[in-house]
Amino acid sequence: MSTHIGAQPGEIAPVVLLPGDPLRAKWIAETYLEEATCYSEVRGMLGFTGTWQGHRVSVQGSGMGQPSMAIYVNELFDQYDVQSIVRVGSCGGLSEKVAVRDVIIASGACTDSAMNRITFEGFDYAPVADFGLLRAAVDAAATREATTHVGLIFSADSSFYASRPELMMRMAGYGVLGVEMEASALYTIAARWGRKALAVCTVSDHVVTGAETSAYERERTLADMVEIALEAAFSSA
Ligand SMILES: O=P(O)(O)O[C@H]1O[C@H](CO)[C@@H](O)[C@H]1O
Ligand SMILES: O=c1cc[nH]c(=O)[nH]1
Repeated sequence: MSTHIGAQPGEIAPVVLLPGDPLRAKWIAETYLEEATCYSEVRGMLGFTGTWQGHRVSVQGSGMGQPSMAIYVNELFDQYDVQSIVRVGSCGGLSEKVAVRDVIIASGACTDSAMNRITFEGFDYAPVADFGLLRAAVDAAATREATTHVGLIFSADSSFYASRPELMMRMAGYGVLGVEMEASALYTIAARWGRKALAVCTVSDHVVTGAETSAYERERTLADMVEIALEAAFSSA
């Protein structure tokens, strides 16, 4: 097992879905995977492996924020040889073009986090999705009823209870569709390891309109996002 994941070598599949919420990981495993087994309960950050349409796949909770997510993703790449990670997260709507329950496929992710600045000693790195996964997700979304957008998101350390919401609105003015807390560092870490990553997010609330979903809905009713992620992960392989 690694420091934060209680799986033995070989227990985690090469393709991993990565929700922030460990209970969403459980719901995904129970809803989509056959013969799912729980390989880790360390810190309650649940991880499962099973099969989807005959493909071996794992689902791992990552917690909230880039430092938490980075711990799980580094261990997945380094110690379990994971090849592709698709984040399946909730996000806030920033742009007036998006509404609650819409799906955003993140082509790239801006951030206010210091993680990339520390890595690049102040230079700005541009974290982008794996193009094959991105294209496959766009194709998968085209067959579904959910309204889907492709574009930039903002991975914020200061998203909740932000003291300067006008900065988020400035982001929206520059084409940023939504705000969450993990994709930017996920894309950067995947690039560092030469692996594939994509973030597919469902708009769970809207920062401007105030529309929102319940915690129960965020945990259990994000089916379009999960199905797009699964189809993308295995059609781009
Ligand atoms: O729903 P998840 O995947 O946790 O993602 C979003 O929700 C959390 C904040 O409520 C942050 O982790 C944010 O990125
Ligand atoms: O990080 C997040 C996630 C959902 N909604 C937000 O406003 N921010």
